[in-house]
Amino acid sequence: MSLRIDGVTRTFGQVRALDEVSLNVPTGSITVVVGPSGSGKTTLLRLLAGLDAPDAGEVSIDGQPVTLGATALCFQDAPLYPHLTVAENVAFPLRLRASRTPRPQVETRVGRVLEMLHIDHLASRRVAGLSGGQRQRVGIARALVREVQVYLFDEPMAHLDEQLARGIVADLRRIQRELGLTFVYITHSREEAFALADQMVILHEGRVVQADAPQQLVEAPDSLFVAGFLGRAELNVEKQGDRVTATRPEEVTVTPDPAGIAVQEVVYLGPGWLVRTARGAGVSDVPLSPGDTVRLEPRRVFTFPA
Ligand SMILES: Nc1ncnc2c1ncn2[C@@H]1O[C@H](COP(=O)(O)OP(=O)(O)OP(=O)(O)O)[C@@H](O)[C@H]1O
Repeated sequence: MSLRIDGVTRTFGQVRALDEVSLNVPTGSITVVVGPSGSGKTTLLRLLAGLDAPDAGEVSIDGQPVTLGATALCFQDAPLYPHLTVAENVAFPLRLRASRTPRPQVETRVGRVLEMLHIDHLASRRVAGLSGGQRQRVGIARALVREVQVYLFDEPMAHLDEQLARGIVADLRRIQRELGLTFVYITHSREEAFALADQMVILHEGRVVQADAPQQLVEAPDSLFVAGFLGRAELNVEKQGDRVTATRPEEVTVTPDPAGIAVQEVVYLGPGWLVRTARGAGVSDVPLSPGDTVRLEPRRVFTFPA
C-alpha cells in the first residue's frame, strides 16, 4: 500500500488552505501532522479521507485516487449512538450494507478491538453513562474495527486530560505496532506527537515546511520556524548580518556567576527553572531569583539565513 499526496492545492475563496503539498505516508507506520492553528491540518486529513477533493494535485492509494471507503476516520468528539451499547456502537460500521461483513466475523472483530482498547468489560453498557475517556476509546474502537488501508485521527485526545490521553496514546501505539497499521494523526500536543510519530510533518500556512523523524527535526531543523515550533520555550534569536542564530532555552546551561548577567524572570518548568535575562533565556537545574547573576552557555546553536 502506498499513500501519496502529490502537489495538492486546496483554496477556500482567498485562503490557500493547502499550497502544493507533497507527502509520502509510509505503510505500517505513524505519520503525525502538526502545525499552528489554521495551517491546513484538517483540510489535509479531509482530503486523505476522500471527504473533500483538491483543486490541483492528487491524493492516491496505490496509484488510484483515494475513495471514501479506503480510510477510517476518528475525530475529537466521535459521535456515538446513545441508545446503543458499546459493542453495538463499535459494530455499527461493519453492519452497514456496504461493509458486507458476515455476522460471526463482526462479533469476533468487535470483541478483539474492545479487548485491545481495554473496554471489553463495557461491551454491553449503553454509551450514555460512560466517562469522556471511555467514550473516546469507543470512538477509536469504531474506527479500528474496520479493515482499511489507512486510519486517520483528527485530534482524538483534544478534549481529554493529559493523563487519560497518555494512556490511550500508549494503547494506540501498541495496537498500531502489533497489527502493522498505517496511521495519519493530527495533534496540537507536542507530547502526543513525540510519543507517536515515526514521521512528523510540520505544516505552516498550507505548506509542508519539513517532514522527517522527530529526532531529525529537533536536531536538524531546516528553518527558524521549525526550530522554534518543536522547542519547549521561545527561542533565543540573534540577527547577525545576513544570518540568524538561534538557541533553545532548554539547550542553554545556566550557571550562577558573580560576574555574569542579571536574571530578570524565573519560571518553574517542573523539573528545571526557565531563567530569562537581557541576553536570552536558559534552563537552570537549581532555583534562582530575579537579580541573581548567571552565565549562559548554549549547548547547541542553529544558524539560518535571515
Ligand atoms: N470549509 C472552509 N471554508 C472556508 N475556509 C476554510 C474551510 N476549511 C478550512 N478553511 C480555512 O483554511 C485554513 C486551514 O484550515 P484548517 O482547518 O485545515 O487548519 P488547521 O491546521 O486544521 O487548524 P486548527 O488547528 O485550528 O484546527 C484556515 O484559514 C481556515 O479558515
